[in-house]
Amino acid sequence: MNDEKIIVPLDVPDLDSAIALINKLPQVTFWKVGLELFTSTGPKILDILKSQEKRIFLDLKFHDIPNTVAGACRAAAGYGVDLLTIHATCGSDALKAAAEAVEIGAEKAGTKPPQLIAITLLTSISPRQLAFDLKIPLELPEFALKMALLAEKSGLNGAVCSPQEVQQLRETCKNEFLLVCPGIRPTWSDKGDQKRSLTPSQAITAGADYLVIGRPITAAAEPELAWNLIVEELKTFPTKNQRIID
Ligand SMILES: O=c1ccn([C@@H]2O[C@H](COP(=O)(O)O)[C@@H](O)[C@H]2O)c(=O)[nH]1
Repeated sequence: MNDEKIIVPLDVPDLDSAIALINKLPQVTFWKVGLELFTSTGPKILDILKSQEKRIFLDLKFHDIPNTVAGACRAAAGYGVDLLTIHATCGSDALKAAAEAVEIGAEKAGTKPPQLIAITLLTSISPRQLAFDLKIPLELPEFALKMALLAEKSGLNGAVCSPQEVQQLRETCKNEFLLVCPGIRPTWSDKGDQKRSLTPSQAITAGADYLVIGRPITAAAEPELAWNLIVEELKTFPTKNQRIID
C-alpha cells in the first residue's frame, strides 16, 4: 500500500499540538519525531505513538565525533524506534561506531534495532549553496551519491536523500539499502525552504522507499483532504520498491 510509504513529521512545539495532529490524522501509520518536538518533550511522545502502534522515525540527525554519536545511538536504540538518522558527513569512523552502537543499545534494552540511515545532503541546500557556502568542489548529485556510498560501506541501512537524486542512488546502492526522501511537494503546495523537491508520484517512480511529507499535509487548511489527495496521486503510479520495514 502506497500510503504506508508516507511518513508525516510531527514538526510542532509541544505534546498537546502533537497529540492534536495525531488525532486529526488517524490514517497516518508512520510519524517522524524531529528536533523541535524531541527537544521540547523528550521521549514521552515516543510512548504515545507506541501505545497507538504507530511506526516511528526518530530524526535527531546526529553529527559528532565517533564516541559521542555511538553513545547517542546506543541510547536512542533503546527507545525501540523504527528509523534513526545520523549525518553521513560525520565520516566513516563515526558511522561505523554508530552502526555498532544501535545493535548494542537495542540488545541491552531488549528491543529491535532501528534502521540507521544517513543524511546525504539536506534537501534545503541548493547546488549553489553546496559550491559557494559549503565549498564542496563536486556536483551536487555526485556528492549525495558519495555520501550514500560511504554510509553503505560503513554498515548503515540506508540514506535520506532528495527525490532529485534518488534514482541515481537506487541504481547504484544495494537493493536492500533504504532510501527515504523528504523535500516532497505535490504540484499544489508551496516549496517553502525545500530546494531539491519532486512530487510524491515522481519520487516513488524514481525509486524512493519512503516519502517524508510535512507541511503540504500538516499546514493545509484541511490536512485530511491533503493526505487523501496525495494517497490518490500515488495510487496511479507503480512503485519500484515494495519494501516496507516491519
Ligand atoms: O534533508 C532533509 C532531512 C530531513 N528533513 C526533514 O523532513 C521534514 C520535511 O518537512 P516538510 O514540511 O515536508 O518540508 C522536516 O521534518 C525536516 O526536518 C528534510 O526536510 N530534509
